[in-house]
Amino acid sequence: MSAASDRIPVTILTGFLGAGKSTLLNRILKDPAMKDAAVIINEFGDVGIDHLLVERSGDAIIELSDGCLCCTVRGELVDTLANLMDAVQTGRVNSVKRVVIETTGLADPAPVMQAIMGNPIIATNFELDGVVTVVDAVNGAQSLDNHDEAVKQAAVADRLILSKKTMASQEVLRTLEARLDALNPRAAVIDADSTEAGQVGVLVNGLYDPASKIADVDRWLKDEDAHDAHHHHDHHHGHDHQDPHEVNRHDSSIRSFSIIDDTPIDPMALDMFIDLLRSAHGDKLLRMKAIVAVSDRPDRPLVLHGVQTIFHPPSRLPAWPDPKDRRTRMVLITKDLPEAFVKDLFDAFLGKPRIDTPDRAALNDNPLAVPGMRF
Ligand SMILES: Nc1nc2c(ncn2[C@@H]2O[C@H](COP(=O)(O)OP(=O)(O)OP(=O)(O)O)[C@@H](O)[C@H]2O)c(=O)[nH]1
Repeated sequence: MSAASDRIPVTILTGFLGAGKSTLLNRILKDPAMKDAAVIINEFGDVGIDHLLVERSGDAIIELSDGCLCCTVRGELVDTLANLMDAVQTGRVNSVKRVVIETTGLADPAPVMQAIMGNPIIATNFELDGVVTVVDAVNGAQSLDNHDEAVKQAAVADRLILSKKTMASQEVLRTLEARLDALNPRAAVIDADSTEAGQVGVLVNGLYDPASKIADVDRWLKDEDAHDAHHHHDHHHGHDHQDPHEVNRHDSSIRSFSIIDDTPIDPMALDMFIDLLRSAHGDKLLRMKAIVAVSDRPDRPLVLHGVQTIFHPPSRLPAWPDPKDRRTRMVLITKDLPEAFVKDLFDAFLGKPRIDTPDRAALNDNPLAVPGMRF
């Protein structure tokens, strides 16, 4: 198992058609800290012009063609990353400190994330650092209304970059911001015109600070306590005057929530919990990130990162980032998978079932039968 900090971080830059991905990438590429970055751009359609729009030239920009990254090109992405690793190891490329993948506007981000996590060779050398999604202030709401992919792109993001703000009315902007907050309360929302949006830091979402290699859980899990209030909110706030189903046709069933627990979990029970979540409910699991206290080595937390059925090989941190806080913390982004269901499931594997939920043995006998829940 290679330590999480040895792998090359990969950031996925996504956002709906015309949202401003290339414009943002061009700005970030001017940051001197991007010197050792490789950029992979997925083209879509007959005329590939995206690479012309990325102003920097050189070996480090790689294009994928003929299809959308999330479907046909997924194998090509794995090959490209493998070739990149080979080029680094054989000295054909000096060093690569970071990879940025710009997806097409129509891409479902999940398969792209899975391509990095799910292939054993790729996952040894690369780790998914995070997802940065550009949302267009003028057309964003319409994209969210009409395209599931746009909703997913926003829901799984670590950071949301709001572009074209000056072109949108205050009311449109406020409604969109409220909607993004309901859909993804943990993602920081950054103005595309800000200095911050144009710097490499905007691509850094991973567990490690690349400079210090010190784990920064608060950033990774997006400051749990500060956001606690959010997931008790009515998720349709801001739309009271309209039918919420009309407004949020796709996003109403997407939830972001956290599980926090003091008790270290038995590693076998954790395995079973994750296996059950993946196998029975993977299609509803848009993203999961966690730092877990495990009973065999409570001093060395386990890091989990998964998308649907695919998880990164788990890695152990050398120590807790904050020795005073050894709580298990998980963040889940789900679609049609309620918070209470996942919490009860985790409690069952922790060995503290509640009266109205089955215990671990019963779950192992019949993992799909959870009283009170139908899927
Ligand atoms: N005013 C304004 N225009 C922007 C901003 N970001 C992008 N644009 C414009 O929006 C258009 C699309 O920007 P791109 O960067 O090509 O968008 P993209 O997401 O890469 O587009 P696709 O690759 O086609 O999906 C261009 O005309 C940009 O100049 C912004 O923050 N403000």
